[in-house]
Amino acid sequence: TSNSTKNSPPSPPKLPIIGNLHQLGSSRSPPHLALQALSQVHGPLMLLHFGSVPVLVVSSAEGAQAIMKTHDLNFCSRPKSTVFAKLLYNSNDVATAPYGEYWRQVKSICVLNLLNTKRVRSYCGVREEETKAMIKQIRDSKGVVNLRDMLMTLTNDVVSRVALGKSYYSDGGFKELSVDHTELLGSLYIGDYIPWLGWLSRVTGLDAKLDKVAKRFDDFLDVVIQEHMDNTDQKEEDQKDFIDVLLEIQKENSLGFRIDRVSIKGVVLDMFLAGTDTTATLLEWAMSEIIKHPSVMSKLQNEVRGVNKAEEDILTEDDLIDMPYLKAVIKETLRLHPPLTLLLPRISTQDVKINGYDIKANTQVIVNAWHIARDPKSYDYKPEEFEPERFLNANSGISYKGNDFELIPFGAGRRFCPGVQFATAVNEIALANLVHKFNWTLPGGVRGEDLDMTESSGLTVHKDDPLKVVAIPYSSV
Ligand code: HEM
Repeated sequence: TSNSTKNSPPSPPKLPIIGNLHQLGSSRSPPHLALQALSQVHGPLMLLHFGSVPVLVVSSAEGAQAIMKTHDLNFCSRPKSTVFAKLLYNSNDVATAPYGEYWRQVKSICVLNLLNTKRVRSYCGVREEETKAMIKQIRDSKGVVNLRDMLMTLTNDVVSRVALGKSYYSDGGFKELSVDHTELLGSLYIGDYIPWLGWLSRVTGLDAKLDKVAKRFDDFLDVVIQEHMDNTDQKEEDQKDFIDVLLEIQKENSLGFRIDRVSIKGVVLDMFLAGTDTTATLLEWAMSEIIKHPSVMSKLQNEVRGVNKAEEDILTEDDLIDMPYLKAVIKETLRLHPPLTLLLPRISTQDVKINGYDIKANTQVIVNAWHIARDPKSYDYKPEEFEPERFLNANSGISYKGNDFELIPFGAGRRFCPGVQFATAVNEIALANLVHKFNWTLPGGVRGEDLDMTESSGLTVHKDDPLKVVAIPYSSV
């Protein structure tokens, strides 16, 4: 079936039954690259079909603005997905809940109670301690370091302590569970696009895997919540973790609506899914780019090493306030390597006209944020190159807070990421200390400029090969 009209956006030719699914890339060419290539032929607004589902692909800053600002209300719901439903409490979380009263309530809890400026600041001690632990671990490991592993441990330990009260990452299989969960989130559930092929997910074992991982995570969260309920110790406001805050909201019914246990688990699960892999991936890309660009490395080291510290002391968050180059390096990494290259999918709720094209209700929308940030129309100066200076000069006015559509790694509009401050705080302290405490080389005498930057497929786009490095301790005093 097709719901194209004569006024629909341009579409590449499609095959019977699968539509354009075969054009979505391969392990060698992830979807954001395949969609970029298609949009260069068919334009910045194009209509694809994934099986029977119409999908609008947006590849320009103007198009993104039309979707996430001008018509945000029409496009701020999420499509139904069996994978999300199975893994995320039937989408009773924040990130995948359809637009409506439930989403408004849980999103407001995230924005106002869990991820507000004051609470994010209150976790400064956790970030500093975990960064210090990472630096020590790197210093203690002789030889080649798998930096991806170190960064995944850092972000999971931070989120785990903040959300659950203590670090579970390295305990009893939680790491494997978390990795399986994140990987499964990116799986293609063919029955969502070609309903009569739904049985394939049973035969391939995908259904069973989803159910098993969801159950294990649910059992784990039940235990942690019960421990919190059994613990009657009074905690100071700045000692509370997310489960403490959520249980308090539930008990006091203070927001004028009830949240139940499923909602608490859904919200907490989102913090792991949205806040660990994304941040670790961003940091791995940042380190890869600066190792590849020695001049950026030395400028950044000059800036952060302006603060003297004894070997055992790390740079604290107070030390980072006046570090414009550090912030420009992070912004440039978010530009070239947005961890969620295609953001999270949206769906239209009503028929609407965009740039003269008719977009029907129930059209899914993918915004290629990766492509937009490399588009010469967005950045006229060497858009494909890693040049943090652009954000100190010509493009200094551009921010990633959802108002400048040429840089939308955290999305925009009603669905904007509520974790941006949390992520920025982790990114800054981790990166500053990594370059402050060590000089970096690649193993086997490989030159920085030869580092392979091939991208992986998946919901979060990593460097395909984990970054392996040799860290040479540096002391500024
Ligand atoms: C570098 C790190 C991160 C990146 C690149 C990122 C990116 C994104 C993007 C692209 C979206 C979808 C926005 C849209 O649809 O317009 C999103 C949503 C979300 N993010 Fe983040 N995020 C990051 C870190 C975090 C952290 C640390 C947390 C929480 C601790 C978090 C929590 C969420 C939640 C709850 C949503 C769902 C919002 C909604 O649907 O209304 N994120 N994020």
